[in-house]
Amino acid sequence: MDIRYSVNQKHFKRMTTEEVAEEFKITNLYVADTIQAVYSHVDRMVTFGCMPVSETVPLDKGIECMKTFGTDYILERREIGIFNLGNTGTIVADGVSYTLDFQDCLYITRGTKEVTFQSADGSNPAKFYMVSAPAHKSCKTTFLKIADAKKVPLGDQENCNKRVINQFIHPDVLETCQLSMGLTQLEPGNVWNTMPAHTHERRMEIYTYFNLPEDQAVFHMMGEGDQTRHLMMHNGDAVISPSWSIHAGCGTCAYTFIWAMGGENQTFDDMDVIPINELR
Ligand SMILES: O=C[C@H](O)[C@@H](O)CC(=O)C(=O)O
Ligand SMILES: [Zn+2]
Repeated sequence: MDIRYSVNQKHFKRMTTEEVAEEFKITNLYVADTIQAVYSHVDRMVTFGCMPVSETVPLDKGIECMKTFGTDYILERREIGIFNLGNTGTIVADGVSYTLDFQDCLYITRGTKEVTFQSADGSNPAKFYMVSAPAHKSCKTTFLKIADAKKVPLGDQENCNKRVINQFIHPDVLETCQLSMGLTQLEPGNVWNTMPAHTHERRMEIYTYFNLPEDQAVFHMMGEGDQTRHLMMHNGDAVISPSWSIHAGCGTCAYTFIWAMGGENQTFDDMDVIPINELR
């Protein structure tokens, strides 16, 4: 398991590009018939990727569950949110089968023993992107299409940030323990997300960028508002944002990203917005 012990904002000021990437960036999540996983000690959030090609892949494939989580199965004390960022695939959760098309979402409750992934067509595989958080009780496993998400349109063309925040795993849509997740779609010709930038001291956040052509990139801004740095993100990369860090991006073209949050509360608007003229 790739384990990330969290550096703090004081260390962050002196880190090189490579060190920032090693600490916060997550790459190569989709390797045929494997489970890729990164365990972050920031709020104990775990990011997983699975691209089933010729096998039915279980969530715990290659993971020493007792050693990593101290439990008999991964979701014994955890909940998980899953988005399909590839072609059609199936998830079976304790015997119940869910077919996910591109950008569909499945929330799976704590207490689910067996979770497996399969592609409808191995030559055009599904790509399951997942974030898991510790959970204290069971909620309802729920399948969500983009039409079920709460829509929050934001930004405008003049500021190159016209976009729609689709809140899938959010208290207004379904109950979870601490996880919230959604998908933000930029309109063509728009490149900025989350500007003015914000932090939320009470939650951490993980982004993954996709719908990004191979020859394009997103400059992902992080750090305290008066100590910003950037990481270069390519299609399918993810990035961990501790509570002290801004998380905003500017693409060389439009893109989509999935955000996931965990921590003290689920109050989406509990943000400390940093005025653009105060960024350094
Ligand atoms: O705390 C909220 C998260 O940073 C994202 O939902 C922000 C976002 O999708 C956007 O502004 O485009
Ligand atoms: Zn945020």
